[in-house]
Amino acid sequence: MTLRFDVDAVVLDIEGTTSATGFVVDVLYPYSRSRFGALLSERSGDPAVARATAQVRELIAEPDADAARVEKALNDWLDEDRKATPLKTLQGIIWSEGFARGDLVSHFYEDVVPALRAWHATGVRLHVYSSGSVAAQRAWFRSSPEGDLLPLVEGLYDTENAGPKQEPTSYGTIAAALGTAPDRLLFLSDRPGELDAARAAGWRTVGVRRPGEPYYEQGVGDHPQAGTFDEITIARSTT
Ligand SMILES: CSCCC(=O)C(=O)COP(=O)(O)O
Ligand SMILES: [Mg+2]
Repeated sequence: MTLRFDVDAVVLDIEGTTSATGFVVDVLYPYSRSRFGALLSERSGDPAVARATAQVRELIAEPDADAARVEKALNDWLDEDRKATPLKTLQGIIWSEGFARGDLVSHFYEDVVPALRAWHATGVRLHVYSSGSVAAQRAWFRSSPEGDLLPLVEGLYDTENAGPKQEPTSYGTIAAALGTAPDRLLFLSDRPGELDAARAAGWRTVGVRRPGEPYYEQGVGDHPQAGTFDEITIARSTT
């Protein structure tokens, strides 16, 4: 079945939607886990590292936590797959350097890049809203197996600049930043809680259900659903 939408912009979740959760967990998570220690001890003066470290101490309610304790908290969150903002900030620093060095190449499901190119060609604006930090998102799109996809994407939003993904206010923040009416925005995600929040903010939604992804069995509730991006047609009326 084809889903048809007349919208001005599409906002994309990454993990589970454009890209495989398995790739993130099996490739990116170990890459960051093995580098947290060096980042925390050797670059504690870097303002972004210092700020994220302070946020970790606040979240674990241990203001005096040393680098080893902070590293343990990060690794515990990785084990739980808890998408805490400072974890994502520090991962973003490590991953973006890994992508720039050529250690990492991102992953996109095969239906995604052709669809993004086709939607972009119709004049629909593409944005990303992911728990992965903006730095990570930028590197992810820049270092795809099909080359630099960043020119397709206009705006990047994360839990730092927009807020938690399961809160309707975050979607209000993004709509205001884009200067677009909520009902002209379409959010694609694999997580029902995120889709519910976007819909509560007045957005259009599609739940993307891909076999093998963590939310596949649970489903996406009563949101329109697609198995691939091929099943979604985006048009943009100019009137
Ligand atoms: C390039 S972002 C890497 C994936 C990641 O760390 C993440 O948390 C993605 O979560 P999403 O909100 O895109 O499901
Ligand atoms: Mg997701």
